[in-house]
Formats: sequence, C-alpha cells, structure tokens
Amino acid sequence: MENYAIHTDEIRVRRGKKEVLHGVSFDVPKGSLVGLLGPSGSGKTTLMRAIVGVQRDVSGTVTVLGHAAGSAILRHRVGYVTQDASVYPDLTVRQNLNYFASILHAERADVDRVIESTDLGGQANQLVDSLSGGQLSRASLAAALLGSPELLVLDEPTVGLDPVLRVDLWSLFRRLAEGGTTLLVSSHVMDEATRCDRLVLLREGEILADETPTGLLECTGAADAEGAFLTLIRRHPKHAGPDRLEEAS
Ligand SMILES: Nc1ncnc2c1ncn2[C@@H]1O[C@H](COP(=O)(O)OP(=O)(O)OP(=O)(O)O)[C@@H](O)[C@H]1O
Repeated sequence: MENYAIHTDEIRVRRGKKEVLHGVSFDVPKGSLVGLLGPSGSGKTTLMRAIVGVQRDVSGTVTVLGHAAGSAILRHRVGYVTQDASVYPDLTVRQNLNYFASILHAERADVDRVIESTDLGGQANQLVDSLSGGQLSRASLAAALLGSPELLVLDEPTVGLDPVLRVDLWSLFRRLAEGGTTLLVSSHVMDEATRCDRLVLLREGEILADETPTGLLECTGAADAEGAFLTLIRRHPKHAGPDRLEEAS
C-alpha cells in the first residue's frame, strides 16, 4: 500500500437523503497522473471531497499518503483545487500567493517558482478580478502548488477553457507528475483522458473502469475514450436498456 498515494476501499457517501457513491474502490499509484472522468452528477466532486477529508457521511476506507483522509498531518502535503476560484479578487496574483505562502510558512522564493510554473509571470501584478478564466484557473492552481504538495487533487481545472489552454494545463500536470507529484484530476472531457497514466471512469456513483488509456481501448474495442465510455455504459446491466442487454451479454 506504500506505493499508493491514495487507497480507497468501498467508499459510500450520503448527500442529503440519497447515497451518491455506492462502494467505490480504487488506488492511485504515487507519482502518477490519474484522470477521474464521468458525466455531470456522477460523483467526481464528492469522491474528491472524501479524499481530501472535507466530505461528511463517508463510510469505507480512504487512506492518503498512508494516513486517514483529512488527518492534520496531511494539511501541507495535499493540495486541493475546487471548481470555485480560491484566490481573492481584490488582490493581485502575487499578493494572493504571498498571503498563502505566509500561511503555509513557505519561502518567498516559492511564490516565484509557482508563478513561473503556471506561466503567470505576465499577470503577477494584475488584480485577480481582471484575469481571464484560464488565468484565474492557473492562479488557483499556483496557490495549490505552494509548498510543493506531494498530492494534488484538482476538480475540473480545465472546465470552460479553450483547447489551447487545456493542452497547456495538461502539459503542466505531466511535468508535475514527472517531478514526482501525484495528481488526481477530474474532467468530463473524455479527450483529456489520453493524457493520463490511468483513468477512473465514474457513472452514477459507481466505477465503470479503472484502466490505462490503452487498456481501456483494448478492453472495449473502442477507437477513443468517449467510445470506450459509451461501450462500458452499454455493457453495464444497470445502465443498459432492454434492447441493449442482449448486445451486452
Ligand atoms: N450538497 C448536496 N446535497 C445533496 N446532494 C448533493 C449535494 N451536492 C451534490 N449532490 C448530489 O450528489 C451527486 C454527485 O454530485 P457531484 O457534485 O459529486 O458530481 P460531479 O460528478 O462532480 O458533477 P459535476 O461534474 O457537475 O461537478 C449528484 O446527484 C448531486 O446532485
């Protein structure tokens, strides 16, 4: 288990009156870039919240870097970027990062490092309020990179970005993984899947597949990740319609 940054076993989560994760089990190897893919409402955010230890009513096992999810010891070792901007609009990018660096007791030099790695040099002295969507996502990411966390949990960091910015961000994720950081990145854009080491496909609170991109195409016979996802849905007895059960059997 020490080779895993995240180990989960039979996670169940209730939100409101309904169970939204139904016994989810998967592992994220250390230093890997893993994509958590699934349509809107499939439970990606809930699963990430369970992993970073901010979700209530979680049962099952969630171990992060060898500790129970949410343990105080993990506070500086795990970076979490939600779908909402986590930087202050009335401060510049650099002022935000200086502020978060002081909370984390990170070196000031770390601020320059994260500005450079997120390619925000040109916007460092710009108010966050005036950043574009892509720059705002990168500013939140820069804040999460302070202190060099071992694990980054990123909830739909590329949502709303144009294809060029998406490619840039995925290149950054790859560089971080090559530097030894583990990344769990959620997305509902299946194309992005091909950039991951492993893919976890989630649908209605259940894992449909936990595979390498190549393995996923091989086991479904599909030409791309989107086709693979559709094939898996058709094969799943719960999701297959009466006319599809035959096809799936
Ligand atoms: N605060 C809440 N109270 C009750 N149910 C909730 C709450 N937040 C989310 N849910 C439900 O939990 C399920 C999973 O939601 P979740 O946000 O985890 O999905 P998601 O895959 O991240 O979706 P998206 O891609 O749209 O962000 C959905 O059915 C959603 O309606």
